[in-house]
Amino acid sequence: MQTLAVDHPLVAHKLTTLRDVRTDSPTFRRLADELVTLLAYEATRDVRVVEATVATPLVEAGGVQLASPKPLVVPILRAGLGMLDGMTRLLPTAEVGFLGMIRDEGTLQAQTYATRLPDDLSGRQCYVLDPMLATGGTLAAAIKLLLDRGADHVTALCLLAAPEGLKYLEQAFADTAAPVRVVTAAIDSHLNEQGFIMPGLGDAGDRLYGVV
Ligand SMILES: O=P(O)(O)OC[C@H]1O[C@H](OP(=O)(O)OP(=O)(O)O)[C@H](O)[C@@H]1O
Ligand SMILES: O=c1cc[nH]c(=O)[nH]1
Ligand SMILES: [Mg+2]
Repeated sequence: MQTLAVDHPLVAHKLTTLRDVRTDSPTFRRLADELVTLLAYEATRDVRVVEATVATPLVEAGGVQLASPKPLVVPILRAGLGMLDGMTRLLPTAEVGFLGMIRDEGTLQAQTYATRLPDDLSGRQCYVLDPMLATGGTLAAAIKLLLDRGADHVTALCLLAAPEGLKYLEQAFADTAAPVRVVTAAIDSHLNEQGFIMPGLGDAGDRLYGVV
């Protein structure tokens, strides 16, 4: 598995305000949206394209266009929905599928409560959106589901990742033929006893959707 922590002063600046407990929900949503667009630029660096030609007003020009089948973007409800607009701003022609998953805050086990994805993902590049990679249980289950349906390339975009979660994913996908990548705005210090990312930003879903 490949991990990329995007090293950019604008990412660091926006992330600092996102972490701030005084940042209200509307500002949190806007910053999350802006951060995802910056991460998406890096995350889509290997999106497949094919050669194409267009007629300019003067002459024919060579270029590229997105290859077929088109990429699939999968936000993990609820918090991942806050990343969807930022991602589709860069990939407006992508198909969007949905996964609803919730982590039991006692056992820290992830449960899937909604799945709306194409059955056959053969040859598809998939981009999973979830702001928080904590124990890694949620993302591992989501990535496994996509690989089981035939996805041949999965990139997860996260705002924050914990070292424990990255290690868990590395072990879970050590032997998969399909490349698995994580692109994050930062790798934090550790998980606390409740499984929260430290220093983190708190509960991303609650902060996005005003439950505070
Ligand atoms: O890496 P893990 O330990 O599995 O934890 C991370 C998950 O927890 C949060 O979602 P939550 O279950 O709170 O659901 P929500 O999106 O509805 O807030 C977060 O958005 C991830 O999906
Ligand atoms: O720190 C964390 C861990 C899981 N989910 C969150 O929203 N925040
Ligand atoms: Mg939550």
